[in-house]
Amino acid sequence: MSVYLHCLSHTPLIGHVDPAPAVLAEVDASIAAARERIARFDPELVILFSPDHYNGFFYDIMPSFCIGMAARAIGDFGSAAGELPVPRALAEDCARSVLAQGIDAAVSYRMQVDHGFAQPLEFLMGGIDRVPVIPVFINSVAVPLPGFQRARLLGEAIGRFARSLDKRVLLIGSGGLSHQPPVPELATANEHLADRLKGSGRDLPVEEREARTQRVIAAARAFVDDQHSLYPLNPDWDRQFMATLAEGRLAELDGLGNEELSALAGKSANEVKTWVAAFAALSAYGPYGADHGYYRAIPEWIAGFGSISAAPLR
Ligand SMILES: O=C(O)/C=C/c1cccc(O)c1O
Ligand SMILES: [Fe+2]
Repeated sequence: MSVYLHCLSHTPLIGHVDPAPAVLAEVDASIAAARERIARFDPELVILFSPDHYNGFFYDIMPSFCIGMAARAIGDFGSAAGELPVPRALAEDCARSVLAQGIDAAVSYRMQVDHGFAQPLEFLMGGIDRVPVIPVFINSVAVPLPGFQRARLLGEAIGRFARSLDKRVLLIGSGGLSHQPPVPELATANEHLADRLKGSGRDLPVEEREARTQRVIAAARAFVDDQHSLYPLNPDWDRQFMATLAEGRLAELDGLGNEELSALAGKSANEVKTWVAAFAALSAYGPYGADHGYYRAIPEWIAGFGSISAAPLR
């Protein structure tokens, strides 16, 4: 039984709108070092917590949490496409265990995932198909959202399940930190977009997919020129959040409401619940220590961009 954790911001803008070479080199070095540490750990199973951005989960039925029994990545923004190697029987055991522990996660036998899941697998594992992975969706975009406490309890339940396995388990949290890219919202959507958000966007026509991609790229370019063109990043909050997790003070976040978080750090900062769930899962193994923290606000990627590893204290 052993466990390792890595949490990493994701952004589909990498390779589309990049920061200065020195910043890129810094991020590359941090990710390469994390990848080496993970390779040394040699995980037998990945449990990956990620949000979705209206590519696989829609308002026809929007769960707060969903565990994938099988999953396929769509390859948005040039991220990897294809089947994820989900160990079905183990994923079923995981879902049974989580429900038995009082957390009502949905299950999907045909989960569709986007860059939120694919990017950390590519960056940290070298591809989406390298190691068996149980994908765990946390709704971080489509209001109403689950709160911090529920994300923590989900993580703890999954951690207790993982601890019961005789396997080296890598926990990954994908998303955040402060940011608010132009993700559509049902409240302000016109009829066509509302229909897409309710499920007809599952397989977007090529030209609509391209228009969506270009809209986000254009927003990133505008954000570099004027950091009030989108909701501002909040490096102070991001650093505080990373310290809160690193110091094992997860429950302190329980009292922070979703709208309060959005006001502090932008609506998509709700993606940080994937980090909370991953750290909570790690906490089920006992006290932990965090290390190799990296942070930089990167407007080119519309991201407070963070990366951190953690492992149980010996
Ligand atoms: O899917 C999209 O349209 C945009 C996603 C996005 C943009 C910027 C930062 C992120 O973390 C994203 O997920
Ligand atoms: Fe995201």
